[in-house]
Amino acid sequence: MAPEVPVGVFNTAGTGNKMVSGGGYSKRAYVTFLAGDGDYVKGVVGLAKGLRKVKSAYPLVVAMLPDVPDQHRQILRSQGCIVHEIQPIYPPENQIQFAMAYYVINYSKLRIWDFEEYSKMMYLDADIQVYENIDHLFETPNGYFYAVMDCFCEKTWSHSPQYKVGYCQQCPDKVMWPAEMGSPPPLYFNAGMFVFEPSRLTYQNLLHTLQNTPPTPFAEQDFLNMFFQDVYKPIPLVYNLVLAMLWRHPENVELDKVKVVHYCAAGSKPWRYTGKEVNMDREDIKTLVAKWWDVYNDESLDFKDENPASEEETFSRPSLMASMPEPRMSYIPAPSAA
Ligand SMILES: O=c1ccn([C@@H]2O[C@H](COP(=O)(O)OP(=O)(O)O)[C@@H](O)[C@H]2O)c(=O)[nH]1
Ligand SMILES: OC[C@H]1O[C@H](O[C@@H]2[C@@H](O)[C@H](O)[C@@H](O)[C@H](O)[C@@H]2O)[C@H](O)[C@@H](O)[C@H]1O
Ligand SMILES: [Mn+2]
Repeated sequence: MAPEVPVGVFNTAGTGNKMVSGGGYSKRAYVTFLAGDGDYVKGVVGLAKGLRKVKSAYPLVVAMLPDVPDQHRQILRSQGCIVHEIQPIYPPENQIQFAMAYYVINYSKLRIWDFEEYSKMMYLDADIQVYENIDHLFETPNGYFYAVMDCFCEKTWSHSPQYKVGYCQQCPDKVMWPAEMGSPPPLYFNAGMFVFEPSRLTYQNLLHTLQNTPPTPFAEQDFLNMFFQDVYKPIPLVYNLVLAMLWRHPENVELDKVKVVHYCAAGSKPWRYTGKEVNMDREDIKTLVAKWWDVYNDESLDFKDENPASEEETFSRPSLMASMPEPRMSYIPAPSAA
């Protein structure tokens, strides 16, 4: 079992960018990833406003692919986001069937390890919302990769040996890992939220290793779990509630203690929620989706620029948001597998 994170870390308030020896500041930031011209931009706006609501001391950087339209960039800048252009990263040519076709573009997340102007960052998917201040996670000891353990019980895992034998790391004693299959799989994290240290050397190792690693169904999530296996430290589920935990492992969830919600279950993306998919008619899901919209629609949480841009550069938000085309399903066409 990976060594636990010192409990003290979870009880301290965020202290802002820290003075380091030599008088410099070690810069910290949250970072998310945005691809395509679809509606994930609403997720990023919601995340920016959520971090403001919990009074985070750190900015939100958006690692953005070239296919994000200018209008979306303007919206995110007007919400105080720091836009960081990145180029796509594709895995080696493959025949793999990703769990979701669009996962292939998620390898581009790996560019964030090249953001060396930051000493420590916290990655958050755009379908994540932060409901309580988690700045204290930046105080975790360096040299490790912090993330919340995932669950193997959803159909998206049906390709895996864990799913086939009914094993899940969330309840390792319920269905024991069969002895004849060797030791149980190493602890596995959900890659929608993690605390890491950008490093050019790690970045180069990641890209080099990626080109020699056959892709697997959970794309960059599988790859990151393999790459950081020896330094991965599980952190409590309150920091990334993968929604499926509500119906797969309710005994592990104390919803009123959850700080971060990850809207990753099928049909749970708040900005396209219909309530029609399996489990989406649950009262707790309806409450969490409404909670996301409360933050997204709260104009008091809009970014107020202390140094207001000159009149002609200032966009009135309603006109920008109102002019956004109706959201379309935003999938990045996967490169031909052939
Ligand atoms: O069309 C897309 C699909 C994904 N993403 C980004 O990639 C992340 C991972 O995808 P997603 O959250 O849908 O995966 P899940 O956690 O639901 O498996 C998203 O949160 C976004 O930050 C994006 O920007 N545009
Ligand atoms: O590209 C692979 C993605 O894999 C992960 O999502 C999965 C995973 O959590 C499964 O366990 C769930 O069953 C599934 O619903 C969910 O979509 C990350 O959230 C996402 O950021 C990204 O890395
Ligand atoms: Mn996600």
